[in-house]
Amino acid sequence: MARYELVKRSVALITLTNPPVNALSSAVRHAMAKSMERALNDPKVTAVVICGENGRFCGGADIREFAGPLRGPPLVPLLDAIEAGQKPVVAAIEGVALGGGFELALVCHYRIAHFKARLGLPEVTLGLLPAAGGTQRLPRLIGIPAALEMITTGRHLSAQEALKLGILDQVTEQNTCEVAVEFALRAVGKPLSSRRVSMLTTPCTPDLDALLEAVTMQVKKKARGVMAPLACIQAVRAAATMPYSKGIKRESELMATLFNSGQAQALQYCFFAQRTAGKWTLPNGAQWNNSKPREIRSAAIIGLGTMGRGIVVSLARVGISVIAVESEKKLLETGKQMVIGMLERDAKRRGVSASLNLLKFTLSLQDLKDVDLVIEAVFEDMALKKRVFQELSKVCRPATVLCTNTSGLDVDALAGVTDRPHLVVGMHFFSPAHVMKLLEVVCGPRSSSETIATAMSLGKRMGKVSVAVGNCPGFVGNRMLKPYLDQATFLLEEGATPEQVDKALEDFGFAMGVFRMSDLAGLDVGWRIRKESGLTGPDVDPKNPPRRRQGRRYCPVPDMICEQGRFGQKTGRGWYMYDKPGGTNAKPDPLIQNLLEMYRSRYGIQPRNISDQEIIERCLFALANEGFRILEDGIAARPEDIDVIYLFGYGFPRHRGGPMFYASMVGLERVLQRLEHYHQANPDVPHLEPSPLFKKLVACGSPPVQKWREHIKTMHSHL
Ligand SMILES: CC(C)(COP(=O)(O)OP(=O)(O)OC[C@H]1O[C@@H](n2cnc3c(N)ncnc32)[C@H](O)[C@@H]1OP(=O)(O)O)[C@@H](O)C(=O)NCCC(=O)NCCSC(=O)C[C@@H](O)CCCCCCCCCCCCC(=O)O
Repeated sequence: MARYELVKRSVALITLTNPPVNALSSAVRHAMAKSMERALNDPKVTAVVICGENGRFCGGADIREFAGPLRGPPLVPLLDAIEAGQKPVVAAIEGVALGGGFELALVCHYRIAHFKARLGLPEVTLGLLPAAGGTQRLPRLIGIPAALEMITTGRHLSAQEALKLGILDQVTEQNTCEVAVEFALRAVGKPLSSRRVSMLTTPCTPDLDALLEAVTMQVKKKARGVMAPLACIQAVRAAATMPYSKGIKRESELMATLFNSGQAQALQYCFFAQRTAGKWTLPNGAQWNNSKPREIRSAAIIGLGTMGRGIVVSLARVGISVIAVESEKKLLETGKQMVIGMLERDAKRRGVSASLNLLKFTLSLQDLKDVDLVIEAVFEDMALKKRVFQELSKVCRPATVLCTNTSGLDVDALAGVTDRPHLVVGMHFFSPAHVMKLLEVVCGPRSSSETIATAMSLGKRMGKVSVAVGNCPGFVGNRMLKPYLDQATFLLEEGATPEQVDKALEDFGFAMGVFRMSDLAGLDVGWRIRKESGLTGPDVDPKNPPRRRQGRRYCPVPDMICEQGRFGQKTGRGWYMYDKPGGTNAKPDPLIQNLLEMYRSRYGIQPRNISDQEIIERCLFALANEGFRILEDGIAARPEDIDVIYLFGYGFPRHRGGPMFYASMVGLERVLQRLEHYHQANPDVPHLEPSPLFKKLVACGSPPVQKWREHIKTMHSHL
């Protein structure tokens, strides 16, 4: 867990050995304490260098240990002892120094880093604060404003930035350990008191209160209801106003309030869920670590609408040659100008040059004959998509992987019209595709493991969080959206307003309530899908009761809104009104209020007061219930996958962990009771009927979300 060597006859080299990130587990802390004691007590040793194995200094405390009782030597006294020691200690930082790893570096008397190293205090992203002295030492070293920014955002710094801020003493392109050993030898005999960061006086910040107030407002706005950034601010205030001995106590008190909080549990769950989600498995045993992806050097995108453009940008900025295809010259030219503009802005922001030379624009599918992979992003129309796939079968070489960006159509039906169904897979991007991190990789029953591995690995290369899902209408994300949207519109029928529903969801933590989100996405898309599926429009039998379709409760209000040409932000009117078409400032619209009042009176609905609790329960419990059905159907392999999809694709608040984790935090039994209650009141809403898996989990004593998979195993899997 820590290797001890004597190098250059007098330098103790202590290497943390806890792969993959040398986290400070109990065993590592124990080994470090022993190694430091040995070094400080050995008269031959004049200096110490601390480094990490495999080119990684340290990824911080072992987060997995936070789930159980804390054991082993506590970190703070261990770090204080390193700083107080009488021999110079140098941190040799390669790879990462994060969280407790960065705090370890801060107690060393000198810090040398490799030029590619990254440093930071990401505890806030885990619902915590840096509690091994980080909130007290960093402000003393670099001042309150810079420390506040680092601690409240959790941002990683490059070695160059850390050098400029005064965190590092040297950045090197050579072997960091060797440079650190030489540095340590030169430091022998020099006074150490000014190198002990805890002994420094925090640089004075003019108008400290105003600064802290401004940052508080900023974090409250950015992360509504999230506790950790506010606790971080209080801890940093202590560094400005208290001696280290008192400040460290304040840090520890604040950490104690966060440590066992539901938010910390949710955020730590998200950290692991995100990593678990990439680990896909098929029923035939093929999985992420035994399936080799194809190398993708060139790709083609068909369709230069909003999605297509975003996908082109995502591919080109990671160095993949892209051929973009449109059906008409005018559309091609518009798409081309948009893509170039997007790439140029993106490159400017990242301080690199735009990779325009990788792009080719064409009207001819014939130009795709040699590409490694094609992503179809044409209009959401099955007949059109089938024609494209038939054409691609003829044009592309037999090994080309064919992907569809459909947001819910049958991927296998598309595979079926090609000469290579095993090479067909869904790559469902989220709009705007160059910004949104989520990618659903839709595995058809005939998609080969190599094809799935290729799509997953391409997603990762583009910086996406890729989740493998099964093939069913709407896949995971959009399938779950339906019950969520249905509940929201039923609540309008019963007496709520769009702004009331949105406010309840935004207070819960969503960046945007469901109606504002629908306005942003465009209301016409759902309207067209409802028309195609016979739920509205001329095909509906006039004798059909207006508020029932296909034997279920149906709310026609969204159709009525669309019939008035209100398609959301793009038309300047939707559930809200906007200053102009394309405007983003949503204001409640009295016309919608009137429409709802008239609608209720036409159907004899007595409006009632609806509580925020009911809004949250009906929308989110219905969402989770569909998630259970998705698990039952084998469309998602585990609850973590569903949560990751909702976190990255639908703005579910991260500090709530995702819909499935949230249900488990509320308590499955309680959620079940509430669903049964709402289902009793709405027997014609099947989405409110608790799913069999849900009931089974409650019957098994409501195991934690990480254990649900054990109860799903026996069920039919598409993954
Ligand atoms: C490091 C990374 C940037 C690497 O990224 P990369 O993409 O290369 O790799 P992966 O992310 O896929 O990770 C590989 C693998 O490693 C696992 N892992 C990564 N980091 C950790 C970790 N810190 N702990 C455990 N496991 C980790 C990851 O899960 C992968 O595993 P897999 O099985 O999937 O292969 C990147 O990984 C990264 O960003 N890591 C997290 C970095 C981080 O956030 N660090 C901060 C950790 S928190 C911390 O350090 C706290 C400190 O301030 C110390 C505080 C002292 C504690 C005091 C406790 C006081 C409690 C008081 C309360 C008392 C109340 C009571 O009485 O109850």
